[in-house]
Amino acid sequence: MQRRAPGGGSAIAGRTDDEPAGEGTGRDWPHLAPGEPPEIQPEIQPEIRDDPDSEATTRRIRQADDQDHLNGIAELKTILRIRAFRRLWVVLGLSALGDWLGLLATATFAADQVDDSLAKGAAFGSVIAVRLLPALVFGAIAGVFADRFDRRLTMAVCDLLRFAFFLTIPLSTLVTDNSALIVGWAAIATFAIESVSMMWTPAKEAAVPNLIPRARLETANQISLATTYGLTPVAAALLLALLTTALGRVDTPGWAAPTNIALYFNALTFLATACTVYFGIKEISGGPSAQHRERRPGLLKEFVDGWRFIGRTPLVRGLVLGIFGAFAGGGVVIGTAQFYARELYGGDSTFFILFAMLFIGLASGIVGGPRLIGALSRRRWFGMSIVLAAGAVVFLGLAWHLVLAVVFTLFVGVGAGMAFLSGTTLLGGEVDDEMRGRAIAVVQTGVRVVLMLTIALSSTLVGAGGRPTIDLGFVTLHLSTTRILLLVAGVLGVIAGIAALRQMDDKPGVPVLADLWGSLRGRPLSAGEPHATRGLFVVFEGGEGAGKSTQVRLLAEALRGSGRDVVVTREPGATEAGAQIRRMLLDGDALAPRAEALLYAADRAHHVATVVRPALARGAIVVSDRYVDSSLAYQGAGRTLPVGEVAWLSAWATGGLKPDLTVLLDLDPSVGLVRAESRGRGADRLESESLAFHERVRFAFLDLAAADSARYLVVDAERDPERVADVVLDRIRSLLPVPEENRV
Ligand SMILES: Nc1ncnc2c1ncn2[C@@H]1O[C@H](COP(=O)(O)OP(=O)(O)OP(=O)(O)O)[C@@H](O)[C@H]1O
Ligand SMILES: Cc1cn([C@H]2C[C@H](O)[C@@H](COP(=O)(O)O)O2)c(=O)[nH]c1=O
Repeated sequence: MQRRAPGGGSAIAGRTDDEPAGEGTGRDWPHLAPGEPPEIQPEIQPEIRDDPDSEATTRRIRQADDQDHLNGIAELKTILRIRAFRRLWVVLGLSALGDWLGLLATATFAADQVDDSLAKGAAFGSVIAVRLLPALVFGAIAGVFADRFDRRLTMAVCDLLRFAFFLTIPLSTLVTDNSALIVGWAAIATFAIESVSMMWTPAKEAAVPNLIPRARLETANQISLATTYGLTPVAAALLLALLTTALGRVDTPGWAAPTNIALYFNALTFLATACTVYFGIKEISGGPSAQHRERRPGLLKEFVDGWRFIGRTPLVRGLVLGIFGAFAGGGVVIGTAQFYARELYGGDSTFFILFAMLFIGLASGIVGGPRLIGALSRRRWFGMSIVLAAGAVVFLGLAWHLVLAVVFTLFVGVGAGMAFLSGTTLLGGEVDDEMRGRAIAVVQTGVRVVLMLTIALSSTLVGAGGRPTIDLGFVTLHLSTTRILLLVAGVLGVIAGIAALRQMDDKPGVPVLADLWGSLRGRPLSAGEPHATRGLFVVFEGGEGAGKSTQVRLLAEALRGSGRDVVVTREPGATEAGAQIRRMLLDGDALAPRAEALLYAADRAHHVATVVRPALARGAIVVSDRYVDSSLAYQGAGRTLPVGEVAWLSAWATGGLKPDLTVLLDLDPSVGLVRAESRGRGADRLESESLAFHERVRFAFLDLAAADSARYLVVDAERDPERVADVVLDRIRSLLPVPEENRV
């Protein structure tokens, strides 16, 4: 039952705070899950049916695959054709290259300044640790900058600052040869650079959705993530290796040492990005929040508002919860990986294999995820991905062989990659521009903190816990702290994933697994059309001359007699458009079965939208002479069209609206056709069908009633009309008044 969200502002684009995009109706059709499209069957023409083993079929499948592949590339081309995004992508590439190069070069640079191996390790490690610190200090306010100030200016200034700070690191060797001072300055500069990056990233992330159409956001994120975590780290490592090899061979002065050159180059990448952003991507300055900047509240208020928004918006709360849960799981996997490798009786190589699998999985999830799940709701995909990653962590805790561990690690990566992509896309696409920077900053900061804490905590716990044994007298149990931690982390992750799914679900009432299965096969279930109903929907069904019109009239009279608001209607032909369709169907030339099915569905769609739903919404009792079951029985069983397809067509036409009660007047068609004839109106196109046709129709009605007996009342229509009317009225009375839980 759809409930409208209370009024009040929300930053979710186009939605109110807790209003889902659509809800299951509770009146959906029994044959299909709500909105489920059926398998579309080809017309039965055996001679041209596919032989699954034939060469032609294989060729066609390959061609279809190639076509899909081309579509992926075409999608990339389409996005890169957008000038602003193309330029931003170049900026992102350069900036990420600078970041990775900076990380490697600064750490190597610091280690190069000292001699003994212990000091080298400490210098290397402290530079890395210093990179994580700014998240704690500046992370929380970084988003306010992205939302408050012109994003183009923020990005350009940040890049200029990064350029300057990076430059100072190698230049410091020209000023002093005191290695403690040089390493100290490298650490300070790194801290400053990271702090500045904390402002740059939310500004950039928040700007992307304003530069491209929403439908392309996911592909844009795929490109960004592949560039940041795939292309540029490899390019940075190669570049550094190249510089070290090339310059290592010649006698270079200290200022031109390979790491120094890498740092100069790195500084220049930021100068280039500053210029490109400021002069080349003016579009970043636009966007909705630009208009609101003048009347912004104070910095502190904006900061508090950001947190409030996250706390009270189910989507963002679910996203934050899920992303943190996923990263906590990832942190535990990383923190315990060395020990876990030993559990599997492996050494460093096992550790590296698992590490590589995690990243291969991550990349596969990001690159292949969207194609795999097709049109599945992105909110659902996000929650499911977390459950997949966390579930794989649980299995990792139970795996006893390296091969199993490799497979589960791959799944952890795939799940995490898909969660990362869907989470980023949802944040970009569904959070309003005004709040986007802050939401992104919270996630950016939170994941770093969660990652640091869980890595540190889990490695400490595993190190301290070792392999305790429990002596039960008759048996001694050897426990593993590593495995226990993995199991706990996995279970908590699954809980976080399910919680996220619940918080954000945009298809309540639609079964999650059936939806996933449908999506994997290219046919996701659509959410039922929301409808607010206080009334009662009663439908009479049955063959020709069963007495439907008579009973509709008697029921309406009885209900009106007790003061009820009753709307009597019928299919086909209750509306003006419906009357024209009825003439085409029953009085016109013969129609192809599919055309006939479509016309009945068209009449139904208009009827439901303009007559039935409005009446139900105002609380009336709607009594209809025929509805969807007639299509299933006549076009499905009678015309032998695939019933699933006909059901889907009707479910689509009605938006899933289902009667509260269907009264089936069951009658032998030979009796009913005589009764119908006795009315002296002449037989219409359907009535003129063979007895066998009408028998198929009768048994189809009975089958439908048997499949969902709670919603049907089957009455023997040979009984006299008043008796039939009493039975019907008794049942309707039991449904009145409309139970409280059906009210909106
Ligand atoms: N229980 C009954 N016993 C005998 N005759 C009946 C009974 N109910 C209705 N009739 C008569 O049968 C004829 C057909 O009834 P009615 O028009 O109500 O059927 P229907 O199901 O609406 O038919 P159709 O689907 O063809 O429109 C009418 O002449 C009606 O008076
Ligand atoms: C709704 C619906 C109806 N039909 C057929 C059944 C009857 O033969 C006519 C309607 O005539 P009636 O006198 O109003 O009962 O149409 C069908 O084939 N499919 C349908 O969906």
